[in-house]
Amino acid sequence: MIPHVQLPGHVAGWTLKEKTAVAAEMGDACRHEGFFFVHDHGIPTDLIGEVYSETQLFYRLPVEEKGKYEASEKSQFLGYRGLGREKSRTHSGTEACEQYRLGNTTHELALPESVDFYHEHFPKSLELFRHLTHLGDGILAACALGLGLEEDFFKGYLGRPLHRLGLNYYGASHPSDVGSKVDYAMSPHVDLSLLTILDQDEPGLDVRNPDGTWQEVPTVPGALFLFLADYVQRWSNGLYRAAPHRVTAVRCDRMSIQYKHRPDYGVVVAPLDALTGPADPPKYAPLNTGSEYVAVLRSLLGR
Ligand SMILES: O=C(O)CCC(=O)C(=O)O
Ligand SMILES: [Fe+2]
Repeated sequence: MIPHVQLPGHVAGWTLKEKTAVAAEMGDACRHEGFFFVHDHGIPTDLIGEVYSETQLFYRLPVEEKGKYEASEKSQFLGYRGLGREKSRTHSGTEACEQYRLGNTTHELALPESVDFYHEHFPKSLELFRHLTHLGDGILAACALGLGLEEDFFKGYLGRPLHRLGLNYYGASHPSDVGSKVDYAMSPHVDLSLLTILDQDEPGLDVRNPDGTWQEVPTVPGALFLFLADYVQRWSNGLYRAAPHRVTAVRCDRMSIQYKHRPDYGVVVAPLDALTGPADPPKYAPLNTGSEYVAVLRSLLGR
């Protein structure tokens, strides 16, 4: 069973009282599953439809046109990852989908000549990105409250946040396991983010339950799917669970939108003193959101 959480409408209007209520509503799911549907988020459904439309238009472009936007270290990994471009973290093949990333850049790394260039096909996606950034901030404030911290606890780590919006396309004609024998289109992983907010136009996403079994995530009209990721699990010393997930081999064309709510470049994430002690020693090593992110992206996209 996937938990369902009612939100009090669009995040722009949430008071401390409402954030506290959200923290209470989602607390069990954060501690146990690490994933849940959110309802009444107030983000217009039409906008999500428009994002799918512009995503589809982009993926229909000729390969050489899409290739102009190729994601690389020079683009701070914004842009296009063609079929067969992203290596799997778990097998010797590549992920069986095309991907695109929009988002912010950091001055800590070489800047792309024009960020707008990477965003030019996606005006509606950028609009959605802004809504999801606010929703991510609201959910994170609720997470802080749920962990017994101040609502602004994480704010100091999100001054110039490197949030990402991913737009994935899994074609029914794409091999399910480019160069490998596995039966999924995206290998099991935990996201390198605080939390991820996802929408899919067709089922295909699986999440791993605390008992190790996998369950399919259905499409629920009007609801968004939310899961916690590495940084929240690490900061909370495992009090809140990061949800491993994967995408199964698709039977029909499928698109997904995943928004990854991330801190600044170069933040060190380690179990918080307030949540560790002699009885609860740190379960996770410190992780740097700059160098480790770049290292992972380099290994996934390296030639
Ligand atoms: O396509 C999906 O549903 C999930 C994609 C995903 O997990 C990711 O891009 O991190
Ligand atoms: Fe993911």
